[in-house]
Amino acid sequence: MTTVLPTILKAEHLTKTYNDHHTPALSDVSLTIRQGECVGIVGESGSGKSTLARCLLRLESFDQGTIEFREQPYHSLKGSAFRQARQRIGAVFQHPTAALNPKLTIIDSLMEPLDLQPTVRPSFLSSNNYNRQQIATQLLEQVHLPATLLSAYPHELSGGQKQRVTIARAISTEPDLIVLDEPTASLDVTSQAAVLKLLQELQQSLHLSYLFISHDLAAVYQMSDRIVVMRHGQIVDQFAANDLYHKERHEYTASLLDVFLA
Ligand SMILES: Nc1ncnc2c1ncn2[C@@H]1O[C@H](COP(=O)(O)OP(=O)(O)OP(=O)(O)O)[C@@H](O)[C@H]1O
Repeated sequence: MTTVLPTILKAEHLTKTYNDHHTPALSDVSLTIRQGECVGIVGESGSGKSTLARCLLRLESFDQGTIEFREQPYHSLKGSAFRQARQRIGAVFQHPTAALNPKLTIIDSLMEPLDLQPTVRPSFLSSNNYNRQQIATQLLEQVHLPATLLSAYPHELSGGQKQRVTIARAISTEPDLIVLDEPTASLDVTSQAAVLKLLQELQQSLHLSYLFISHDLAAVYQMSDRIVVMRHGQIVDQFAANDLYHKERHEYTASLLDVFLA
């Protein structure tokens, strides 16, 4: 008997057209992410991947559709109820430099979410009684960075180190889901591989679900349980990652695969 894992996020019929556009950036997009699952999204530039990510994070409004998070309405939440739900959804974007305030030390950037909610302490820390420095040190340990970086400024870190800091910050509120929008696209090849490995490790140890968006089909294939293909604001194909080569694919997926295998 196959166990059906609980649904973490369910978006139905999301539709969005930006003000100055005639064609929708998202058109009737429905997506489910289950506990512990990594759903990968691929698609050419402009296919709506980042718009979908921002709508799910509620950084962007949408015209139609609904979002449930942990089987509760999420799209309509307001005030503290929204903030409470939102802290269970982490986000990591393409450019870590833009995500970290250049004027803040690493400890201050890292601790921003927890400083706003002093009662929230991730259960994966080995004690509840640690002070700020000790909590930040443990968060950095989770992403294999030394505590010596806590007093540094972002410009003193490499791109890969900065992205690890944004990942540490994303896990600090103990999310169920992390939306990863091109998390390795700005990194060199070695750092890309190391960050993907770290994300896989954290997914296992913290039982995370991921929405993993990338142009890079190889990275999506490596990370994902299920792959969703977007084109012109719509989902045109979706399948288990291990079915990628085994079944006849939508012609657009086949064309992406041709590029991937070339
Ligand atoms: N803030 C915005 N204002 C107006 N139009 C936007 C905005 N963001 C995206 N768009 C438009 O929405 C469509 C989808 O863009 P989106 O960035 O979601 O695609 P994408 O698949 O993430 O592309 P990329 O891989 O290049 O990041 C495009 O036509 C884009 O020009």
